[in-house]
Amino acid sequence: MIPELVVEDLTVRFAGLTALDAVGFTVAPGSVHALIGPNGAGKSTCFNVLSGVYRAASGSVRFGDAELTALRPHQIAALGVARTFQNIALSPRLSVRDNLMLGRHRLTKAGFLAAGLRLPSARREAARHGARVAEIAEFTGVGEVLDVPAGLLPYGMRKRVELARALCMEPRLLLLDEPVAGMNGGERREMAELILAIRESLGISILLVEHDMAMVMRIADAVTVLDFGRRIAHGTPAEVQRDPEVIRAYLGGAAGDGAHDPRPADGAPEPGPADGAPEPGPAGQRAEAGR
Ligand SMILES: Nc1ncnc2c1ncn2[C@@H]1O[C@H](COP(=O)(O)OP(=O)(O)OP(=O)(O)O)[C@@H](O)[C@H]1O
Repeated sequence: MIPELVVEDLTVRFAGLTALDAVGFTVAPGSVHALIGPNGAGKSTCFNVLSGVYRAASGSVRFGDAELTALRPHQIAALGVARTFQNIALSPRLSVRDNLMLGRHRLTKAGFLAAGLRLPSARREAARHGARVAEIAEFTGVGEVLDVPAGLLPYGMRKRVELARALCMEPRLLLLDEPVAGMNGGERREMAELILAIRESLGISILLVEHDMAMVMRIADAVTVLDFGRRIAHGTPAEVQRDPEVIRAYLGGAAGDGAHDPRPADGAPEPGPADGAPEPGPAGQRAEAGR
């Protein structure tokens, strides 16, 4: 059973700056929920609270019966919350297989001694994890490169390996921090397909921070929009895309004038709308003009 993730009144302050101001949203079980907003809106701060890296000043984050704001990162991981990072955090010298095996760490029961002595029980367990790693690698499209050092792979593949490693934790909630940043159009579409396949095949919940609006509009079931630490909109992709507050936040201009910022996010190649997807809404960057 996948529980809801319920964020309520979440506030985070950094020396006088309120990075999150009483933010709330609920991630429905098995859904893809996008958290979007211009630069500095508070998205990463929110991820860092959910994964136990930052402490909240007030508010709560409940995942089933657990209150995540009271827990440390490894305790949150043990509940089945896995995350990927904006900047790839793989061990470049280790093979893809070994990077993925690191993702299995929390599921490994054999102690250090049993593993070191290569006891039969530890060998059997290692074989079981190895088989699951191979399965996940196949599913995520990195099965062919299991023995290649991660650092030698092209960027798009390394992003996939990061996602595969998070899946190796057998998560119930997956936090994806800008999974397509820096990718070209084809890679972006493939990653979007993979995220949808994860939702369909594994039924887990996915919370996604992403600047690529075409992708968000295509794959998200629900969208929460932050601006200057406040939640300014929430709804389906179509609803938030036409919300005047959202347009104002991204463009800093007259709301509801129908204008869309044509710039691609992050200076990355323009992905273009995915097949059959609605036109991208406002791009991820805050307009220079301010609010
Ligand atoms: N560790 C920190 N110390 C001080 N201020 C911080 C810290 N982390 C974030 N901030 C500030 O909190 C605000 C929200 O930042 P955050 O990184 O969460 O935004 P974001 O929406 O993820 O932006 P981006 O899209 O650029 O990644 C910003 O003003 C940022 O400067």
